[in-house]
Amino acid sequence: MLETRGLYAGYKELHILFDVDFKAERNKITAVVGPNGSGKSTLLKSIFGFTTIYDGQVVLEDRDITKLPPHEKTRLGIAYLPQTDNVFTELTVRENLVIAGYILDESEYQDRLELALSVFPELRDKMDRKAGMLSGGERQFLGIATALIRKAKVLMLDEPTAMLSPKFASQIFERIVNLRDELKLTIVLVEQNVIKALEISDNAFMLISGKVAFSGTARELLEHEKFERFVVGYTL
Ligand SMILES: Nc1ncnc2c1ncn2[C@@H]1O[C@H](COP(=O)(O)OP(=O)(O)OP(=O)(O)O)[C@@H](O)[C@H]1O
Repeated sequence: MLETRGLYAGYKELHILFDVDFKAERNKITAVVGPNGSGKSTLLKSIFGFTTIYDGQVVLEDRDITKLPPHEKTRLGIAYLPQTDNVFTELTVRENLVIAGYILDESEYQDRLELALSVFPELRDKMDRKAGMLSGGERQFLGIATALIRKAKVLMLDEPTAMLSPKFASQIFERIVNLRDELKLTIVLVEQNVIKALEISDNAFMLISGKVAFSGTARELLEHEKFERFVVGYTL
């Protein structure tokens, strides 16, 4: 389980998150929803080590990892895929995958590559294409594939369907479900597409102005009597 306990974080003197208790259970999809600017991305960045943490803890399987730098968190199996810039656009698909596996020996790399390509078979015939020439959806596939090569156990996805057509967005949602069910990954999903995200998620957190306004199951949030107001007006 990945958790934050009483987390206060932000950017230097700009405080964004206040007393956030967050939990991503193993082998579950946890949605993080909330209005623009409520701190969803900041939560992911704080877990990964890209913000200033004023107080509180980031905990992975009961180990305090608050102060570990991002590369150490990667080694522990946490992957953070930002909304953009999650692949090297000037490099080919193959080169992106090779770089992700640079610490693996050849046979381990081949095994991980096969696994990643079995989840995202559409990358197979695009191996020599520059990542920058892929469609937005394919680029997301590649980003997640590189995380699989790095042996990620926890995937933190920041708006993976942003700017995608509805067709590609539903493909991404389907693959996220596969990653949970077939590879048993733990997934944290920040999404603007709230209803779709909640439909595939097990648990949900809503942030408003940097504070947890709701935590429970995704179904509880979807069926909440104030859900319309949550989503439309984001008021409690
Ligand atoms: N690198 C940064 N430096 C300073 N302030 C930042 C930085 N990144 C984000 N912020 C500020 O932190 C606040 C929360 O932003 P954040 O991106 O976490 O919100 P969000 O809920 O993910 O929003 P959105 O849904 O629009 O992506 C915003 O006021 C934003 O301007």
